[in-house]
Amino acid sequence: MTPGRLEARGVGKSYRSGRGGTTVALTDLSLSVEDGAFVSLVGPSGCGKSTFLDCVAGLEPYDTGELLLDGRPITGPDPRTAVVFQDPSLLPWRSTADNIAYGMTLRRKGTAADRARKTAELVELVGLTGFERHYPGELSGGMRQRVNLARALATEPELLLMDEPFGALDALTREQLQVELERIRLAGRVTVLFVTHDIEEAVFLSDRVVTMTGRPGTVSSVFDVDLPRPRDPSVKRSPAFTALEERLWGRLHSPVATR
Ligand SMILES: Nc1ncnc2c1ncn2[C@@H]1O[C@H](COP(=O)(O)OP(=O)(O)OP(=O)(O)O)[C@@H](O)[C@H]1O
Repeated sequence: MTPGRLEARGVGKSYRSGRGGTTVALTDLSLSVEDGAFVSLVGPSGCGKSTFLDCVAGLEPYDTGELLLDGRPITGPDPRTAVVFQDPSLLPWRSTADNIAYGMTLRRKGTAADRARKTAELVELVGLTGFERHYPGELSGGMRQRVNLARALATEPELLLMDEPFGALDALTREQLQVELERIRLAGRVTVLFVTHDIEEAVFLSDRVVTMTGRPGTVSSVFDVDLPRPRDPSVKRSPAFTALEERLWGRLHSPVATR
């Protein structure tokens, strides 16, 4: 995987509501995510995090500003980008292996043998060895999200967009998946933009955490996370970690951030 570089310059986005009104979701949002970086977006509910991610994914058009992936404007869904949502929405009639391979098959990536080899590698990478032939209904929520992650990685994206991917999981599974994502990313080098409500999760995973204001959302501040990698959950109890968490919490609860 070659990591991609994302650049947002003054992005604005409004929705038209059913009753003829307009909701301004984003205003003048600028940020850059350099090749191979892991950047999290945190902010109050409804501030436009998912909207921004959808615009970057090319799933929603934006009204103003520029969104560039490797210097080229994002005008729609792009094969260089993969998205992981909170709901894995796997194909229920396909096994773990077939769900993972599905995107590769659709895009006719490599030969059938190449795809089988890649699928086996990914099954191992996300810790699902032994569950290759299980169907989604036979997997736990955490396992389904692992399949979802492997499915996204199978397309060898430059940019991985993750919208609250672990939000529906219990605390223990969530932590396990955070550790796995840290490991997977270090093994594969992909640029990640990650949306979460969870400050601890954002600090644990990120090189940088970007806080957003209340709606209409824009960047309120950027925090560098200088904790060494690979990170182990025990880092969450370190003074450097908790100090950063507190600064972020303070920022998100300041009058400017909530507006
Ligand atoms: N498809 C849509 N049509 C109309 N309005 C929308 C649409 N999607 C989002 N909005 C509005 O845009 C604003 C931003 O929503 P968005 O889901 O991006 O926020 P968020 O920060 O991801 O929220 P949360 O943290 O609660 O998931 C909200 O006011 C929401 O009502």
